[in-house]
Amino acid sequence: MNSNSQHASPRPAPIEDVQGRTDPRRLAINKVGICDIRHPVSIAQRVGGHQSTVATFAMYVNLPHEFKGTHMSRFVEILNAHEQQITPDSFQLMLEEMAERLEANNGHIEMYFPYFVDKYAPVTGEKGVMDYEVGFIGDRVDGVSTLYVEVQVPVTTLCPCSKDISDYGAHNQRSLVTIRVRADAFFWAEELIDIAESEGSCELYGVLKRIDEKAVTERAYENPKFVEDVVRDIATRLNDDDRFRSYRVTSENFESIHNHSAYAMIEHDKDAE
Ligand SMILES: Nc1nc2c(ncn2[C@@H]2O[C@H](COP(=O)(O)OP(=O)(O)OP(=O)(O)O)[C@@H](O)[C@H]2O)c(=O)[nH]1
Repeated sequence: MNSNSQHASPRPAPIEDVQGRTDPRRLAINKVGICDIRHPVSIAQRVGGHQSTVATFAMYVNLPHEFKGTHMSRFVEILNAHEQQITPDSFQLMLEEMAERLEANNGHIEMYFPYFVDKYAPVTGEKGVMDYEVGFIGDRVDGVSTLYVEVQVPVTTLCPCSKDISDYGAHNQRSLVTIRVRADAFFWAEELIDIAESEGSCELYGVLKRIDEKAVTERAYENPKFVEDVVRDIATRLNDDDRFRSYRVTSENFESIHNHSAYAMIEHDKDAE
């Protein structure tokens, strides 16, 4: 007779499912879940291969009024169950699984991660690296999932007014352009980064030698842009590409002559036209 059967430990008392209790307040919750959870991910690159990085996730579902709490461990279980290679398809699957596992009608997942792209200085071709913040955002409402991709791209802007009214020079600054799109066909996040960088006064680089610095200084001066110009020129590019069905473009110029920023935003949904 084996030793186990002689000293069988007492079965633990069942633990109450507190989250499963009913709640009397008749208040439904729009979003409940987990946020600020970091997880390793692997992202396909336009240049080929995959890039390993770390994403910060937020995962929410709605909670009907009758339930006391959601089952938070299930969010983490879903995240852990997925291979680290996150694609739009696997992201959509995570969204569907979350609604199913949490028995919710609506769900929202967002993941933001630093994404690194090799960049070559404009004259010397010196190789540098630029980091961008990229986001995958998913909404699921009554069984329909909508996915968005967002890029946050720093650029240089040089003020057209300052240039035109001054005998020499023009105030210029770093700006942060944010583009969020919904698309109905495949695209690379790098394409959105390219659009943002080409519609500032000049793009940024990781490494610049003096001859490169001369080139970017003169390029910005020759290409002045208000904050309004940046969002209008990017919106024009997105309007011309049928893959992008809706977008929101913002630019925040960290003005070098004020202790405040200039800001502009354009949003448009082609399918609501
Ligand atoms: N709903 C809710 N859960 C919380 C809160 N604070 C902690 N928790 C979580 O409650 C979790 C455990 O609840 P469940 O996820 O339902 O765990 P479980 O019941 O053993 O798992 P299931 O059988 O899948 O429901 C822990 O992982 C805690 O993180 C809170 O404020 N609200």
